Amino acid sequence: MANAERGETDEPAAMRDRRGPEQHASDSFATELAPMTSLGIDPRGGWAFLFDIDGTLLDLADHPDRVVVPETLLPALRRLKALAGGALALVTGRGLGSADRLFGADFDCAGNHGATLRLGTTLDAVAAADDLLLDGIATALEPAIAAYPGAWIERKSHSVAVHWRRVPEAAGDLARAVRIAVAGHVRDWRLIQGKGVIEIARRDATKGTAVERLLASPGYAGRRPFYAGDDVTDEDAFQAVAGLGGVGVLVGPPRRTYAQYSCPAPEVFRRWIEALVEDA
Ligand SMILES: O=P(O)(O)OC[C@H]1O[C@H](O[C@H]2O[C@H](CO)[C@@H](O)[C@H](O)[C@H]2O)[C@H](O)[C@@H](O)[C@@H]1O
Repeated sequence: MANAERGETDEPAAMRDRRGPEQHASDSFATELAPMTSLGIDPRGGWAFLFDIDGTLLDLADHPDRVVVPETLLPALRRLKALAGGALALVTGRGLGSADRLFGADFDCAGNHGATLRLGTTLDAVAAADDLLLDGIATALEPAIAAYPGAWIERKSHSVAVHWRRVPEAAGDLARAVRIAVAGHVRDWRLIQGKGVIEIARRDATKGTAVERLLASPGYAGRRPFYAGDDVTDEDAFQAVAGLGGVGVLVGPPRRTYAQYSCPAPEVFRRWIEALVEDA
């Protein structure tokens, strides 16, 4: 992925943050991924299906409210959920409300990069929110944002996201501003350089912890996780899934990843889901 898309670096931020790049030679990153088409999946075969939203189920758009949910996707997801005995969840950086506006509340959902989890109608606020700190950070970032018309702040319940997709030339300055704003809080908060966005998120909640929590939950426990994602935060999930004996699919251009399989684009991934449920 191009540096302009990711900010200052294309290094997966979740891992750089936690492990340090010098350790990469000895870990299990893959660069040669098997095509997803070589995966034989029986949706009734004891799988738990876990899907990232933006860049995986949905094509990216210039604003989170402008994404399009293709009309064939929801019925296919509902059918897949039924075939999998209900074990289908969305795992997203979006807040739960934002995910629900797109998909309805029909699906279990881990939101805010793992900080919140809703199973059925049961809301499990995994992590405590820190409104005071996040409001302060958002306020501190306002001057930097104002310098780049088109950049904007998304204040979520457990994170602050600075979006620069419409002003790629602002990525470096905004990343620096975010680093300064979060300095002094890095013990509990981490930076995520995602696609067109830099976020401040809790350290103790990741998509990896979300996967582990889901797979320990009723309806998921004992199943083999299948996870599809596209962005750096999905690497935590790929790693957790591999540790649980599951399968990870990287959607989008190949890169160093903990996933084992690749799929070129969300549109191809959606077609794969539709074919999976039709064949079943
Ligand atoms: O974990 P995900 O489901 O992939 O969510 C990650 C972020 O998604 C949203 O932002 C991203 O998608 C937008 C719509 O395509 C795009 O405009 C933006 O540039 C992307 O970063 C969402 O706004 C964030 O809160 C999520 O963390």
